[in-house]
Amino acid sequence: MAALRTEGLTKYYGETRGIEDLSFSVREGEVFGFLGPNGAGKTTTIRTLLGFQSPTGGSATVLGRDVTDEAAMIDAKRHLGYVPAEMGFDERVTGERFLRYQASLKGDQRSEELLKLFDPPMERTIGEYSTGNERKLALVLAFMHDPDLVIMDEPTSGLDPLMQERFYEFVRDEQARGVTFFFSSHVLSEVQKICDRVGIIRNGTLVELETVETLLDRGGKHVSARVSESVDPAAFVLDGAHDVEVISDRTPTHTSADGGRTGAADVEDDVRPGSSSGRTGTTVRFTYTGDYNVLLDHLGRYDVLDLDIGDAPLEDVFMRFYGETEPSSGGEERA
Ligand SMILES: Nc1ncnc2c1ncn2[C@@H]1O[C@H](COP(=O)(O)OP(=O)(O)OP(=O)(O)O)[C@@H](O)[C@H]1O
Repeated sequence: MAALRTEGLTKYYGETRGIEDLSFSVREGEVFGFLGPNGAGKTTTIRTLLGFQSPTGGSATVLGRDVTDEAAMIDAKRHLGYVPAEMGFDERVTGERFLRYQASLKGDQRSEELLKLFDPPMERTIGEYSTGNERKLALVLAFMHDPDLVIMDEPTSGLDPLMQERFYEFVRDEQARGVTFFFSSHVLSEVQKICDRVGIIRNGTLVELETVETLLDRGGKHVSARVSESVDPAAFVLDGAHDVEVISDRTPTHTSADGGRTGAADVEDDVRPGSSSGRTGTTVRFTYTGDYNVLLDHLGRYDVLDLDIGDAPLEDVFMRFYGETEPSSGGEERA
């Protein structure tokens, strides 16, 4: 059974489109990342999945329950954890008191362990909490009843890097125990680290649904080759080479494959810093999605001083889906 499934899920706020015709499912035990720019429809999806608002079209189930069935959703919530984007805590109560209140509503199987891990200041009133501390408390609350599925809206926003890492490790451990995750994020490195699959939403519709591995494969490789001779950028207009950049050690000019001057390097006639051989040369950088043998053949024509080939970051893949201009957060009107 899918932990979560949507079929043509649609939500309009009056004339404004929140989401349109979303169909996807999240398997049990999967970590699914939901990506999209501001106003794409992530929060709308999450709030509709939790039954906080009714869809205007399509359907969705969470842990097998129809999200529009109130009684079924109350039952589902015993097995469901939720980390909202904004907590909306009562600022006058202490963390401890709020936790006890939540425990009385939904049970508490593991707050002791979670408090040790995330360590929010429980004796302080929530009004005194920093954003990061609010988020830590939200994580304790989301997991204290040992849910099977956890839905999270930007779970790491406000957490310091150490706490973020602790959270990623926690998610991996929970996944190993069979917990399913569905969460929205802007942070591509975290998606790359912990997600099995990614859905990309833009203007309320799903534009991509893939494993992280496939997305990275499609993103190609970042190639940086330092060669001893000067290079004509046009020579690197190979099938599958994108954004070719040529940086000469001796000429303080970055040249793109279209011959355009794209910026000035801060190096005059010296060997560039980071040059491993001590010899002057030219660095060619590009993203490559073509045949590896063609690339190796081509590089073989040069005297290669240094070579670095690695996965293109998810950011590049993401940018290809979004293009140069991000849609505005103003939303779109029904046609
Ligand atoms: N309560 C509401 N009333 C009217 N329009 C809304 C409401 N909530 C969201 N919208 C609109 O629906 C669209 C999707 O918004 P949503 O908040 O779901 O995006 P998001 O992807 O979560 O964005 P962000 O990353 O900025 O949180 C936007 O155009 C937004 O203006």
